[in-house]
Amino acid sequence: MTAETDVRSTENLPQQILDFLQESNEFNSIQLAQQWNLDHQKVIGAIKSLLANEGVLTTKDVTEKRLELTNEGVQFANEGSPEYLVFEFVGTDGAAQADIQKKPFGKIGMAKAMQFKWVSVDKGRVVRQATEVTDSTRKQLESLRIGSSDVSENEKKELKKRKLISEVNIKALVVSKGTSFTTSLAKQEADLTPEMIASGSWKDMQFKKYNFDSLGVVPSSGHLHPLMKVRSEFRQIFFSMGFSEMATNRYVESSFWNFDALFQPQQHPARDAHDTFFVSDPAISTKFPEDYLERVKTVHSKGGYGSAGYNYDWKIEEAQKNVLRTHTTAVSARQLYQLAQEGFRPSKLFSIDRVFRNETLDATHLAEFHQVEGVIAEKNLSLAHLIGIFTEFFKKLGITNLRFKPTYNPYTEPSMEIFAYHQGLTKWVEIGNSGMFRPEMLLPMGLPADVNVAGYGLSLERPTMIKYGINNIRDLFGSKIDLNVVYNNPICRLDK
Ligand SMILES: N[C@@H](Cc1ccccc1)C(=O)O
Repeated sequence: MTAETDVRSTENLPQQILDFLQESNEFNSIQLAQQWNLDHQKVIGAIKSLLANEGVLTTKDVTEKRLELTNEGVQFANEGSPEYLVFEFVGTDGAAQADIQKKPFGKIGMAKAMQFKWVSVDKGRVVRQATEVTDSTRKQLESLRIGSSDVSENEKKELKKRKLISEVNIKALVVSKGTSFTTSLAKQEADLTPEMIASGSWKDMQFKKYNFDSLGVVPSSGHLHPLMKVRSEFRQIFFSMGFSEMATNRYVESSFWNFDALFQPQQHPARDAHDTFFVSDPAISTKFPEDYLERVKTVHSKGGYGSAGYNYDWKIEEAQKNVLRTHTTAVSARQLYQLAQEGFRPSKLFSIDRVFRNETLDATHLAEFHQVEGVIAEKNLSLAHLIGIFTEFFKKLGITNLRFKPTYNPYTEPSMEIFAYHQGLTKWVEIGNSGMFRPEMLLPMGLPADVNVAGYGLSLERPTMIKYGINNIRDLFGSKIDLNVVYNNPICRLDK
């Protein structure tokens, strides 16, 4: 096991390879790696870098079989074979067979040590039969590990049978001199500099080829934007309460789903261009479920389902107008309609995504923000359940001091705003809006009359500002965001 090893430094490996090839005319990358005691991949890397110089090398792909130690083989090479460990354990005094069996090496070790006649058993006691033994299994494994050839074919066969080594195929290169072989390569420039361009010297220079296969530098750690961080917390809370996520993949929505389906009259001030962004291209949507559209039209203009309606002339043109969705309740409306079509089943749904409002921008208002929306559809559901859900939901967020205030939404009755006490600001702040969806909205969809649906909407930005002590919403969202907020906030760091 005293094979000569020539430990090369990997510095300037390409040059060393050229010099070696000058003498030897041809070599196999695996054999060279073994001879120089280098990682094979390093040698391959150096050869590949030389291939960037046309004609210097010729290479041929070959597949070589090589013996590698299995995990168990590595363990035996490091710690000794089980049979040897048994022999050692037995010692000159002998040992109880039961004690040996308890050892991790006991079972296999006993069998082998008996087979080799190193030990024998007499009435449950194991004694040495040989005075001195050599752990040749370990020696052979150690030899094979460093690629030495002093292990016989029979020994290899035995090691394979014991699953201590296995044959693996390794892709190697047979390298010979190319048509323009040289040992003195022109220096290759990595960068084209302004000076080279100005002097024209670039014309005589050789440039390094781009290596499109090289991997990028691994960043030391990643960062989550505070908003995304809080979003993932909200998602986890919803999941832990048994909610499933709704698909929110559209920002452009028809007025029909954003307003009409939600029993929001066409003259409602929220539909004004001062509050809503209308989309000019495509300006209208035309595909709606026909029967449902008729029922929505009727309930708005004439009433029905126990409601007097709004008693006005409902116009399809108004419903067709495309808008940037003003709330994620448009997503909920589509989903509830879908649920009615599929046949009602109790459901808890949520969505978190962007919404858009034509607001005057200030420290707490942006024209786009995120909404966190929850919907619960179930029989015999009341406002009391909704309050219960909030108490649980906000407890998970760390907010326990809640107050509720009656409010008005065209699509819910009763409706309530949710307030939380903000310690820092020493006041109650509104954190969301909610309610029980109206029959005028649910029944035209085809949901059964005894099904109640509770819903709520929160802003994602507000709780994030409260949690992270951010005073201006523009520090949190939009083009002016200071990345240092993200980098320096330890809560945003995603350690590896
Ligand atoms: N859509 C409401 C929130 C809400 C959702 C569901 C039911 C009731 C209210 C808003 O934007 O404020």
